Amino acid sequence: MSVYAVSIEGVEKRYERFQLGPIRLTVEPGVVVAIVGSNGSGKTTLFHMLMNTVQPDRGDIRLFGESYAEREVEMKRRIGFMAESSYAEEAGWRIRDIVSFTSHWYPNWDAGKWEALAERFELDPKAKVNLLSKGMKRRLMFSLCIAQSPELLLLDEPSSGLDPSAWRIMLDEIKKFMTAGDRTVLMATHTMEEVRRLADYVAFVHDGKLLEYKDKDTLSYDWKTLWIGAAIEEAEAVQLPGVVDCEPGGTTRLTTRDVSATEQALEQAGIEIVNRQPVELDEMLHHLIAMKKQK
Ligand SMILES: Nc1ncnc2c1ncn2[C@@H]1O[C@H](COP(=O)(O)OP(=O)(O)OP(=O)(O)O)[C@@H](O)[C@H]1O
Repeated sequence: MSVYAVSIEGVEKRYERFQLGPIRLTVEPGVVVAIVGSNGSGKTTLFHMLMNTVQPDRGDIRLFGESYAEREVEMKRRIGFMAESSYAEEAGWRIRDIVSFTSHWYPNWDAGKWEALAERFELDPKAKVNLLSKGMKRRLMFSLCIAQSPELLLLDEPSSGLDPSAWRIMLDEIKKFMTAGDRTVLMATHTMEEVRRLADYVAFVHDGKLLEYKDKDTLSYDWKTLWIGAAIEEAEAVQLPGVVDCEPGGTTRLTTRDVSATEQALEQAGIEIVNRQPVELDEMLHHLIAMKKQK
């Protein structure tokens, strides 16, 4: 069996007003995982635990089958981490200084790759980092992560602040990154288009809990909006297997997270389905949060 790129087992972190976990999540190498969740759900905290800059109170984190207690430096050299906020603002540093500093730290540094990316992103090596705009800083951070040639990319809201053209380049570069071998990406994002275009798996998180972790194709198969000819009571509809929401009307609208089970139950009840439509990812998150609140 291949070793997991990321293995999170029973991880918990408590702050005064926030509890993360317990979280269990394993990611095989070679996939893109999108972490989708509301503000303050713990995505950044999770990334910092994956980078060992925040220590969990409980549980075990392994990357490439190894733990930080054993081989911290070697592990970090295999990871490209794009933090939500930039650290590259040391007074007076120019882009070329950061590039030189970073290149010494990463044995697989690809200078040609960085130069090509700098050209695509219009980064001037002579520019002072603390004077760059937010978007230009994000371009720089992303280009550094890619040029490190990591096996695991951890991207915390990578598109935040990017203009549409830089955003396209970033998506293109992530796709290219994934074509070479068993590389893995974990990215937190609020941009559903990114999830649609890049993700193999989606982890929905809210208030420190993992609500759902599934491959994207299964999610889009399982979640459907169904319109049925019969007018049924809302209370009755939400008893149907898989149904998470019901809007009664002339044609009743049902949202299900298990379309096969719902359709079977409707068929047994002799109720005709007049229309089916996919459910958007942000709608899935909305329903999962509502279900959690009802519990
Ligand atoms: N060092 C800390 N001390 C106390 N509370 C903290 C600390 N770091 C984070 N938190 C709290 O943990 C919660 C989760 O924060 P986190 O930044 O991980 O969320 P997020 O999902 O990344 O949010 P966003 O989408 O807004 O970036 C928040 O309530 C935050 O205030």
